[in-house]
Amino acid sequence: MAESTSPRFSTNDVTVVFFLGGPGSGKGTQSANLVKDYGFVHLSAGDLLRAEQVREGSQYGDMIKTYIREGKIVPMEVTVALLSNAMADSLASSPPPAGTKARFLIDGFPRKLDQAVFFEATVCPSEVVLFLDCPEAVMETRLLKRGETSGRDDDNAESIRKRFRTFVETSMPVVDDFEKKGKVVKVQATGSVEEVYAQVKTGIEARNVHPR
Ligand SMILES: Nc1ncnc2c1ncn2[C@@H]1O[C@H](COP(=O)(O)OP(=O)(O)O)[C@@H](O)[C@H]1O
Ligand SMILES: O=c1ccn([C@@H]2O[C@H](COP(=O)(O)OP(=O)(O)O)[C@@H](O)[C@H]2O)c(=O)[nH]1
Repeated sequence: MAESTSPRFSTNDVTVVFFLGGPGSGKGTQSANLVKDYGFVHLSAGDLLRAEQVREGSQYGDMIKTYIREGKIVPMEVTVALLSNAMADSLASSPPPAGTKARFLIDGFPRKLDQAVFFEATVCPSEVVLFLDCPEAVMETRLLKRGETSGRDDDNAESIRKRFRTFVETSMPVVDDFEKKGKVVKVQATGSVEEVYAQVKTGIEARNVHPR
């Protein structure tokens, strides 16, 4: 049998929570609350990709731009390397309080089964998967509104349609797989920001993640 590599970070030192949900379901918004109350370090895969896209000297800029506009999933090696390095940077520059584990909220990732398997094998297994459940009509309204000010290439009707398709076909199977493993905390995302957050808190505290 091939020798398996061990993950870069141990679950003895680090707690990883994946934050999933369709485009516009409210992951970024709720992440800010979770950072404030639970001491999470927030890593948005999409933000990291957008930063890499415009980074001087990046060999991936054009490729990332095309994938994002088309609502497709960027090849996982790129995204996983960005996440893994961001975790290492955070641990080096702002380590968690003595005797506590660092908490990472990984927002918008994994969006494809192979990414989930690769990340958990090489970077760190996840503890909990938080899932915002939201109907497309609600997400579409939110994204079109966000598009008025976000400056994002993909907050337009055509890209939104493509992102929804990718979410249903490629990303929901990841949620379903984690669900089978009993890792998913599912929250209805249609209420107000405060209502959704109240449910998020209840859900993660039931999984033993408490304020810090
Ligand atoms: N519960 C909510 N009710 C109404 N609008 C919301 C809610 N949560 C987020 N929004 C808005 O919807 C848009 C998408 O939310 P965001 O957090 O950026 O989603 P995601 O990170 O999942 O794409 C943003 O403009 C945000 O202000
Ligand atoms: O692991 C990831 C996360 C994001 N993306 C790309 O980044 C886009 C925007 O993702 P983000 O999470 O920022 O936004 P959301 O669609 O959830 O609003 C996606 O449509 C994908 O093209 C990707 O390729 N891999």
